Parts: sequence; C-alpha cells; structure tokens
Amino acid sequence: MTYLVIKCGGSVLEKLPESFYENIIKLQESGQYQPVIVHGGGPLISSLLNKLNIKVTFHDGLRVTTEEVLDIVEMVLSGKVNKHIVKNLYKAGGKAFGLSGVDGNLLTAAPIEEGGNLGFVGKIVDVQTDGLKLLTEQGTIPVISPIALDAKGQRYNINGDTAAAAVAKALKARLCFISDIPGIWVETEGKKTVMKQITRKKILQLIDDKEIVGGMVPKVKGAMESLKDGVPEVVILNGLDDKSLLDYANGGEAGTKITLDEEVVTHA
Ligand SMILES: Nc1ncnc2c1ncn2[C@@H]1O[C@H](COP(=O)(O)OP(=O)(O)O)[C@@H](O)[C@H]1O
Ligand SMILES: CC(=O)N[C@@H](CCC(=O)OP(=O)(O)O)C(=O)O
Repeated sequence: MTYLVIKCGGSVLEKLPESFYENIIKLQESGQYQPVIVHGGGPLISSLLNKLNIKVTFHDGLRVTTEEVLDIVEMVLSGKVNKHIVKNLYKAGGKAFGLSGVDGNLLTAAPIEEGGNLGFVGKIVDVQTDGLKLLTEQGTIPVISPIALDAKGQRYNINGDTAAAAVAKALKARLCFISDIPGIWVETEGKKTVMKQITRKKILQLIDDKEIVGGMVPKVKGAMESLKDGVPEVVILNGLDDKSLLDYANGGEAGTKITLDEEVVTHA
C-alpha cells in the first residue's frame, strides 16, 4: 500500500465531476493506494475578499495575508471548501474526515524567510502523521485544509501546494497536483506544448524565463522540495479529464511528471 497525496486546486474544485471522487474511492478500494487529500481554494477566497472590498494581492503565487485576510482564508478553506470535498466523497460511496492543519496539531508552521511583506504566510516545519494514519487505517480519507499554527499558537495561511508537499514528504507518499491545466506547458513560436516530463533544471529555467508564473510557482517548488526529501514521484494532472488520475495511478501516461534527473520529454 502506498500513500497517495492528492492536492485539489481551487482552480478546479467547483468543476470536478462526480467521477473524480468515485475514482479516488476506486483507488482506495483497489488496496494499492491510500488517498490523502489536501486542498486549496484560492479563487473562492479572492471572490469573498472582493465582495468584502478587501484588497487581493499575490507575490509569486502567494497571497499577502493580513490578520483580516487570514480570517477569511480560514473560514473559506476550513469551512466551505473542506466540507464540499468531504460531502462529495461520501456521495461517491466513501468515508472522509475533514480537518485543518490546526486540528490534532497536524501541521506546524513557521514564517517563510522571504515573507517579509507577505504577512501571515507560513511554511511547514512539522507534520504529525499519527492522526492521518489512524484515519486511513479505518478506511477514512483525510481531507486537509492548509491552515497551521506556529509554536506560539499564531495562525498561518499555507499555500495548498506547499502543504501537500509537506504531507507527502511526511508520509513518503506519491504526490499528485490536480489543477485546471493538462500539465506544465512551454511556448515555442506561439504554440503551447505540454511537457510529459520535466526536470528541476528545466523548471528553474522556466521560472527565470517567466514561462512558469503565478500559482504554478508554489506547485513546482513544492514538487522539487518533496522530491529532494524522498517523495518518489510528483505529477501535475488535469482534474477535468476524468481519466487522468486513474491512468496515472495505473502506470499510464498523464499530465506532467516532475523529476530530479535530466531526461526531458514532450507530448507528441
Ligand atoms: N508554464 C505553465 N504551465 C501551466 N500552467 C501555468 C504555467 N505558468 C503558470 N500557469 C498557471 O498556473 C495555474 C495553476 O495554478 P493555480 O491557479 O494556483 O491552480 P490551483 O488552484 O489548481 O492550484 C494555471 O491555471 C495556469 O494559468
Ligand atoms: C499563502 C497562500 O497563497 N495561500 C493560499 C491558500 C489556498 C490555496 O493554496 O489555493 P489554490 O490551491 O487554489 O491556489 C491562498 O490564500 O490562496
């Protein structure tokens, strides 16, 4: 049995078909994988902030988080979004338990070094896996929202990709990012090509060239960190293609696989 951390991005959350949740249950029932879900919800947070006339600012895919913004982030992620996923997993015939990084001291945060002007944005310094293991042993899928406390009890907003990478590392899991794109693309002569596989070196170059921007930045950074720390495999998949998760889990080709080695292949 292998843990499979599935990060559901806010870009697709509301559009994911019922079959997406059914496929997660199928993976669990196969006995080959134990799914653990970590989710985002960025667009829903931004939409509520806009309604409340609170300014929305991002730097390199990370939200500038004041105390006021943090209240909204926690409310949206741990409330609406988390329960949406739990509900859909039950509807698909599974068992799920929603929690945030605060519950059971699951995720411990520290401020990110480069976060001088980002406010309460954290990185994960510890993951308590005992609770996750208890849940999964009972056949329950943990659904985690990325809010965490530091040692003094201060709350932090954690990017969902960063949280997923930390959970995957702690569980020595495979990690898959579910987003709204078929994978990482590069543009040559005005034409976008989806990379079948991409290495750390190429990712750093694409970030430098501003071909990887916005929300893709924390995703690839999380992927590279977790690979360095023993996660065997990271992939980015399209949540709207309802075959991609099962194809990937069954050893087929889907999305973009991120590796530390040097081989670079593109989809034909
Ligand atoms: N090189 C790239 N390849 C694919 N997507 C990219 C790239 N650079 C930036 N992006 C953007 O990253 C987005 C995915 O990140 P994000 O919006 O944070 O998604 P999620 O909410 O699923 O985590 C895509 O919708 C796309 O607009
Ligand atoms: C620090 C930071 O940026 N946190 C994110 C948390 C949600 C998230 O990561 O949502 P996606 O997965 O949809 O991007 C935010 O406030 O938007």
